[in-house]
Amino acid sequence: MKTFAEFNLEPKVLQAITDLGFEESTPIQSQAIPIALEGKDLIGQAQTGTGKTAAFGIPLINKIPTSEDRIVALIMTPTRELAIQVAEEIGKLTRYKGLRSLPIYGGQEIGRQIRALKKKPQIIIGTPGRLLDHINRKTIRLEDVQTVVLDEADEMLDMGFMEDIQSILKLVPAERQTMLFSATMPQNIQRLAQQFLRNPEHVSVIPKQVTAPSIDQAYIEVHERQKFEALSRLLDMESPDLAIIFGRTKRRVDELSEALQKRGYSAEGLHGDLSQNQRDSVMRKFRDGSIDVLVATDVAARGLDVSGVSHVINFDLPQDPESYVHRIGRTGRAGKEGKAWSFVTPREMDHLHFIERVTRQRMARKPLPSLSEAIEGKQRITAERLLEVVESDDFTEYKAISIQLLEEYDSVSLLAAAVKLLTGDRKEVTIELTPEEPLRAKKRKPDIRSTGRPFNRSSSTGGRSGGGNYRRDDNRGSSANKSSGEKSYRDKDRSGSSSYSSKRNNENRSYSNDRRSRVKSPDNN
Ligand SMILES: Nc1ncnc2c1ncn2[C@@H]1O[C@H](COP(=O)(O)OP(=O)(O)OP(=O)(O)O)[C@@H](O)[C@H]1O
Ligand SMILES: [Mg+2]
Repeated sequence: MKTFAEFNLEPKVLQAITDLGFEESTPIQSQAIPIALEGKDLIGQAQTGTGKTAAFGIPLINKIPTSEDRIVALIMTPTRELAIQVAEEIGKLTRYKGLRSLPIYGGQEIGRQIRALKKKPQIIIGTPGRLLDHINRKTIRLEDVQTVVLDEADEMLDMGFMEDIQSILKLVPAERQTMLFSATMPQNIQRLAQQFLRNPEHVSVIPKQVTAPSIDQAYIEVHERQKFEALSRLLDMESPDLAIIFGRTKRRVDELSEALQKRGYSAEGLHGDLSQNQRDSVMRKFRDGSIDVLVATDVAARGLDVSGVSHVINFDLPQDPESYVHRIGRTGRAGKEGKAWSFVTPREMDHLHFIERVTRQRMARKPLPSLSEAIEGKQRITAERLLEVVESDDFTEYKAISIQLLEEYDSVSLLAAAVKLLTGDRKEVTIELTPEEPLRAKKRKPDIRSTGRPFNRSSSTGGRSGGGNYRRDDNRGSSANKSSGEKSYRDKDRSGSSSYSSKRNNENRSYSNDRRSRVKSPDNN
């Protein structure tokens, strides 16, 4: 893989990359950056967690002169969370160059954004709806824009942003560079590309294996009513650094995060019904480690990049293999290791095998963690905390009392009592969750090899409408309301996967895109 020094970047940009700790470029970066630096239009396709943001961010930043005081670059993302995240990464990359970038998304007070726009940012990262709002108010002008990026383009189209994106792109001067990143290349993306990109180069890094090899995947067969106990034990046994737990519905997420809190875990929920402030605050807490369990619907499965997520737990199996790949892709990012656990009710075993077939990856069957494994796990953590204090050598004022205690009791008893106290008992509160209906396997044979694509979209749609028990948690209902700019995020599936140790494979997947029918269907909440 290429080092970043080989790209002939400005020293200030290179320095920022070094500060971020990037040593080598990822495959999508080493292919896309040289093309983008030449100013060519680009279509990029690569798996989750492989650095697509920097792939467009670096060349974009490199070409903007510091003296610039107009909006010259526009990045569109499907969700607010992604706008914020991309803005943060862009912010880090411009640290030395000192460019100004600004996220613009629905849900945030518009006055505040207008004030921030007066500081003359050169780079805007926004969701299409709110961007249009500003364009109509003339608080954002696009006539000087030279670079446009569409991040997660397929997702934006799935969310019903096509018209918004078209209206926006028509306002940008034709003389510009356009980069489009998408996990899949359905026909509507190809049409969009034909309409708005000029002789684009295709860069695609799609591995044979859809899920990342750095993710250790396992499942536990468990009855619906035992799930919470299983989760509690699993969390104790594994003691994740940071964990994301996926639930099927908003209600599930609410109940689950509350139940976890009652048991003494530091957990919070994230789903599309929360206010923007709540969502921001949950994400902030999860990023800075003040909570270590994020319970979420599929909204968190898309693009979000939180370092240190060691575990993904599917409390409920996802409907689609694509969702599965995206959910577990929140761990094992940037070449790191991660663990993915899935709970499967006996009636869902077929569905699990279906996911295994599509992802071409077996999950290891694991027994329900025993109480003693859970206790051991917790004790191990206490012991680690204890040893950290011992090594810090910062407990002189506790020595006198310790010596005094040791005159009366033996050291093992004293230490055991201290460990017990520190470990604390899980609060024995009774937890009752509203049961979710089991998912049913669909009658279809995904044949990845023959179609050359990992997921069989058309049958996935057909199967879904058949499954009357299928409930989805998202904001699709609101996506019909185009002018609001409040499409927020959606839990949607998509193919792709993780880790950049995977081999390159330049096949260009293009599949029929009947996802649209799902998007519009009102049955999903
Ligand atoms: N060359 C690199 N070396 C090491 N880490 C990197 C490199 N490039 C990016 N990263 C880090 O990898 C992580 C994933 O990057 P990013 O969020 O851009 O992935 P993505 O391809 O957009 O994933 P998704 O499909 O989930 O949106 C980020 O934390 C990023 O800082
Ligand atoms: Mg991304």
